[in-house]
Amino acid sequence: MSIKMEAVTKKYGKDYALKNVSISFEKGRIYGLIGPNGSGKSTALKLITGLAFPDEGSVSFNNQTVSRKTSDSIAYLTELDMFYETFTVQETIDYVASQFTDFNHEKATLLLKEMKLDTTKKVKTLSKGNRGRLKLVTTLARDAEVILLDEPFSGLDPLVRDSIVKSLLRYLDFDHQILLIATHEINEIEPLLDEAIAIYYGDIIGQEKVEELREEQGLSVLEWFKQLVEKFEGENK
Ligand SMILES: Nc1ncnc2c1ncn2[C@@H]1O[C@H](COP(=O)(O)OP(=O)(O)OP(=O)(O)O)[C@@H](O)[C@H]1O
Repeated sequence: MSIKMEAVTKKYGKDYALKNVSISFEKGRIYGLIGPNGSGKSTALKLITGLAFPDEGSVSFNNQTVSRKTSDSIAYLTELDMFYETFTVQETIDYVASQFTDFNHEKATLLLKEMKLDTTKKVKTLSKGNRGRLKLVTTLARDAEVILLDEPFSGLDPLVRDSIVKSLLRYLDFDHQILLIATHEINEIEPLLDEAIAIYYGDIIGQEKVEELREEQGLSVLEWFKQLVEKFEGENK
């Protein structure tokens, strides 16, 4: 199982969100797509799910060009949630379960407990953090081949962030899934990552195995990212 972006360019009007981007993702690995706000992370995820299409280049999932149908095989946590305000937490779970054949009720029950969510509460009464937790439950409970998380920590306090990192490791099926996390919160996800991909205003400026970064170059992902940005800025003055 793999995802491939080949020479992908995506423009919004005259502005480039992605410029000639080529990256690929293999199963059993955890990738971090890291970059500042507006660098093209969400655009890359939308192209992978078939919710947007490239202007140039191609995106494929298991060697087939991505289409709207691809989103059935991908659990995608977006920045915005689309919950019905009047539903309870349980009704929300049941609704998501009815939409996806890969929804795993057992996982959902465990995750709900772990995230300490009261299933009888209405969505509209949830705090921002608990809404974020519910979003994670509905995404991680799917046995999808690919899990894409766009800024999964946004609005969550540091204690919850830690427990989310742990849940991610516990609920991931390392033999079969690809996990791709897009975020500007580099330090939070560093312990999880196999590979880091640095994106900077539409350009992929680096890709590295995190273990090699640490052991061979003695760098944290953040330090590596800062060096890449300096080099890139120097070369593109
Ligand atoms: N629907 C859209 N219409 C017009 N411009 C867009 C649209 N979506 C994204 N863009 C632009 O494309 C660029 C990349 O945006 P994108 O949301 O992919 O970045 P990001 O790295 O995910 O940022 P953030 O962390 O702030 O979500 C930005 O300049 C953004 O303004």
